[in-house]
Amino acid sequence: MTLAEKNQVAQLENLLEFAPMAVAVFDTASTQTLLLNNAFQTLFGYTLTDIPDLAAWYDKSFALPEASQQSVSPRLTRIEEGASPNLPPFSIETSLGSKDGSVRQVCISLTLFEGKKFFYVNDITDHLIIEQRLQVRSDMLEMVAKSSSLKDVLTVIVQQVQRESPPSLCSVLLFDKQEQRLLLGAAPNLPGFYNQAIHGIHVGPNIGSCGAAAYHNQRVIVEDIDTHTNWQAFTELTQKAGLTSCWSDPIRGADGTLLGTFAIYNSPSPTPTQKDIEQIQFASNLASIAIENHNAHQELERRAYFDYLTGLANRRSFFELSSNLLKQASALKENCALLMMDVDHFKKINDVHGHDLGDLVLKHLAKNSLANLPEGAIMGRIGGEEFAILLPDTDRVSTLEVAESLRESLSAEGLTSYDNQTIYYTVSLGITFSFGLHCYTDELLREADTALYKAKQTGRNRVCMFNGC
Ligand SMILES: Nc1nc2c(ncn2[C@@H]2O[C@H](COP(=O)(O)OP(=O)(O)OP(=O)(O)O)[C@@H](O)[C@H]2O)c(=O)[nH]1
Repeated sequence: MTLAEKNQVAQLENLLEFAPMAVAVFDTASTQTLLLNNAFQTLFGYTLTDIPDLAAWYDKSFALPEASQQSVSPRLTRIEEGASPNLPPFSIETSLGSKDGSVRQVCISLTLFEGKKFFYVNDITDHLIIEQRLQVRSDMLEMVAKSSSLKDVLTVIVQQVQRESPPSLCSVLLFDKQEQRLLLGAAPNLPGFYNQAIHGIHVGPNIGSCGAAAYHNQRVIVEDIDTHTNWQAFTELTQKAGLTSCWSDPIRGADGTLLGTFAIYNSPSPTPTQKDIEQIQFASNLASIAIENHNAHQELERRAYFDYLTGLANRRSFFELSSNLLKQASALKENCALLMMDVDHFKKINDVHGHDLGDLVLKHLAKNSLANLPEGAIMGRIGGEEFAILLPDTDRVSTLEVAESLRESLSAEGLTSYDNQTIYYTVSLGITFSFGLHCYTDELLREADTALYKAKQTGRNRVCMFNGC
């Protein structure tokens, strides 16, 4: 080799050594490794000592469940066979394992040149992740638009994060504000017994990673579950489930309120990197859209059927429920009673104590009446301060007893106002019966209303029956 040729080879080696793409060069005859360039060593962590020849590289990098020898080797053999100095290199996409156990998605191409095999490895992991995330985002939005179940939508998000960083396992827990608990949203790959045990855990400063993340409304990183105090109470459970680490991020709504938590268990790196944080944020943001949409939907449904102030059935749903009950009762020839209840001098209560206290009276009446009604009774708010109650399968005596006990308990109890005063109020009731006949709700309501009018006319704070009952 002339000096000029030697210089050319050295220049070529230098070019390959510092090329931005990972390059591995093997001797075709001996299969010995000639070069693993800088980019290759940085990407996979392997040096010449780890990969002395082609077989060692295949063993180390291709022995993944995702890229088993069976599927990749024949394709590599094919590209080796097809490779020629005269043909453009053709490539395959696959997963390759790194020395630290992480998995990279790559595009490999091969050229043969002067008795050497040149493998060019292009790392497309980040590119694929972005593509997958865009796909997941659009799938998720489509599912939300089609009103898929919240569990299904959250499962799509969880599976994307798990796909991005094997062998991690993820869960979404939903915040139950009233009970201050976390309920299972989606955790498709965590063991069933673990999910069962976690469903309903309390929110608290030292409760696992999720209970604590929800309590502090900030990310909680537990690198070693076995030794962390937050997890002491769950050691038996986490060991049985094979869980070693858990990062949990609060999922917040657009206005910052807590909606739930997103947890990543057994992440490949013990502490989250910037990329991991971006990943958690991506998942939390998508989960937040899904949960907020679900909550808004439920709230709309609730408003369609229930009275916003008292939580009782509203006029429309009282009519629906009572019509069904009246139909069933007439088929069985059972007697139903319909009661109308109205707060006495409610205008005066509002005028003297204010509208807010008036509202409090209505809530108090609803809550206490429900507690005193027999099983199977239906109660609804059908007007401002007017309530209707349907008692199935009843008779005159027991209905009177129910009505009198409602009237007495409400007037006796009184309620505590915002400024700690005890306010007393009374109610009047009118009653009518279906006598096992086929009756419509509105006709029974008219009769009960007539009886109620009589109760008002004859002094209020009393119960009256419709004529002939
Ligand atoms: N605080 C409050 N008041 C309401 C609500 N809906 C209706 N009202 C009030 O209820 C009052 C009903 O007054 P009236 O129909 O004159 O009856 P009343 O004062 O109870 O008198 P009697 O029924 O004859 O004993 C009105 O002042 C309404 O403004 C509500 O949701 N909250």
